[in-house]
Amino acid sequence: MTLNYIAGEWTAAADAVPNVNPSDTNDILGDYAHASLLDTERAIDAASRAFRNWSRSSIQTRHDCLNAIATEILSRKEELGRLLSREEGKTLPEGLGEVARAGQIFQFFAGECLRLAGEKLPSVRAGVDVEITREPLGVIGLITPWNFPIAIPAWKIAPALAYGNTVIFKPAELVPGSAHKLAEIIAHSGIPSGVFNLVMGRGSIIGEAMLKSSKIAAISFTGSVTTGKHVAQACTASDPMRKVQLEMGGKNPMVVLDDAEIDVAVECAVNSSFFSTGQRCTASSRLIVTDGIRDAFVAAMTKRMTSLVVDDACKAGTNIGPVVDQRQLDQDLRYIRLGQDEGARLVTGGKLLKRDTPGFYLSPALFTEVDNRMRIAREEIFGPVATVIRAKNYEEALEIANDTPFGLSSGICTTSLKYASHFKRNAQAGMIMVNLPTAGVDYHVPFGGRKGSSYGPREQGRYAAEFYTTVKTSYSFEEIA
Ligand SMILES: NC(=O)C1=CN([C@@H]2O[C@H](COP(=O)(O)OP(=O)(O)OC[C@H]3O[C@@H](n4cnc5c(N)ncnc54)[C@H](OP(=O)(O)O)[C@@H]3O)[C@@H](O)[C@H]2O)C=CC1
Ligand SMILES: O=C(O)CCC(=O)C(=O)O
Repeated sequence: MTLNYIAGEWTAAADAVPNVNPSDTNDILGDYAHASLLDTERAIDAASRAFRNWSRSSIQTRHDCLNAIATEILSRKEELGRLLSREEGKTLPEGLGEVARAGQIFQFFAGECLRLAGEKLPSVRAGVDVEITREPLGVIGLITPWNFPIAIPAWKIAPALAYGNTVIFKPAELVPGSAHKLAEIIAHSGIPSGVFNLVMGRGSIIGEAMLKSSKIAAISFTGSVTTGKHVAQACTASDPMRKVQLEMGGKNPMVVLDDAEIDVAVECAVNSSFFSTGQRCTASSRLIVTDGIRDAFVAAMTKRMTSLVVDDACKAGTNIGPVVDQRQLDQDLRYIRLGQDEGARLVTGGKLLKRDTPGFYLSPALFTEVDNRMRIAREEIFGPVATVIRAKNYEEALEIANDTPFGLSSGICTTSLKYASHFKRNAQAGMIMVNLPTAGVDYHVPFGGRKGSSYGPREQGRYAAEFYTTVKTSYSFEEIA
């Protein structure tokens, strides 16, 4: 059985659950410890005690730890990528890509340790100096989802540590394997005891304990809107209120205009809607297509979709792995039935598939005759299900694209500079993609959205400092000779 990592020790837990491969439910990756309330409290205490020294450690020390983590992740990419694909179900190239991204994120934040800067300014008062500095917050609770088992933890853990905070990391229950490996790597990077703690198990137990603890200064969360709102309420209801950062769902549009290169549009749509089994908050599930290209686009999409191989995530040649588990598969199937009940036309896919091994295989689904008011066009499905929505022209397409409770990512396929520029200025989302998939972002620039998708400061890149530090303004008076 694997263990939790608390106060610098690998700690046994009373409970453990099997980690099941969604490509082959007979394949159990191992039994993973479930932390108890007491374990969680011990981890929080340890992180709290470790904060004083870590927050005062030299930036060289922090750089060296993060750099060691990055180097080891990158050197073990094959092993970690295979494990990730086995436990989450994204294809092996996607798994390997995600591990590389995690390594690069640690590399980036190792560099950020050395680039921490403040400002020294003149005051409006004679003889007074003003300094603006950034300080760490304290213990940070990190609650992560299952769909990016190593990259999302990396983009929360790395900045938290880089800026001098200590960490309680609670991964999603479905993907403890990648979290455990990451913790092993962090544990022997030179990070002092208590600075980083891994507590695996249920959100309803560990997550709740983190939300209740007054020793946790801030929570960074990625997951569903429902849980996100609950996290935010708990953070603002506590005394004192705690800082909170939420990354939640998306219902991301991809506009395809008459003048688009059809091959580019189809590849962007297939990638956005179906890769990683549609289980990305940046996935596009609303393809908003103008009248002149609509029929050709649907025909080309349908043809391209029949060539997509849905199979075991680790098999060579697989384009789309399984859905992550039975619960998510049931949700996908419920929405597919709902779409039909709402009057949309299922052009292709949406069927359970049998493969050599028992797994959660679903063929990618494409709906047409979709109205943007339908529930399948408004609610996040989080599966390989895309809808095609007609628009008369660019103006109407933009209006439909913005007509959503979410605002994470928004894409357009066009050869027109005029429309591309207008879309970049007027699409209501945190990330805009022109002739690119809505998903698949760089690791060194801000990530996040608007409206129901995100709350609080951005993640990733230099902007991560806004969440993981607090700003101090110091005034000093020196008598002028
Ligand atoms: N925006 C995104 O990136 C993601 C969106 N989703 C959306 O959410 C839906 C459901 O997925 P699900 O995994 O259940 O998402 P959740 O929001 O429930 O899970 C995200 C994280 O929050 C934890 N959590 C759950 N309950 C609590 C709680 N009361 N207090 C603190 N933490 C808690 C989970 O723990 P645990 O799972 O271990 O119990 C997990 O680590 C998906 O179908 C999809 O629509 C899901 C994942 C990512
Ligand atoms: O699209 C990406 O690269 C990142 C997506 C993501 O972070 C998510 O789905 O939670």
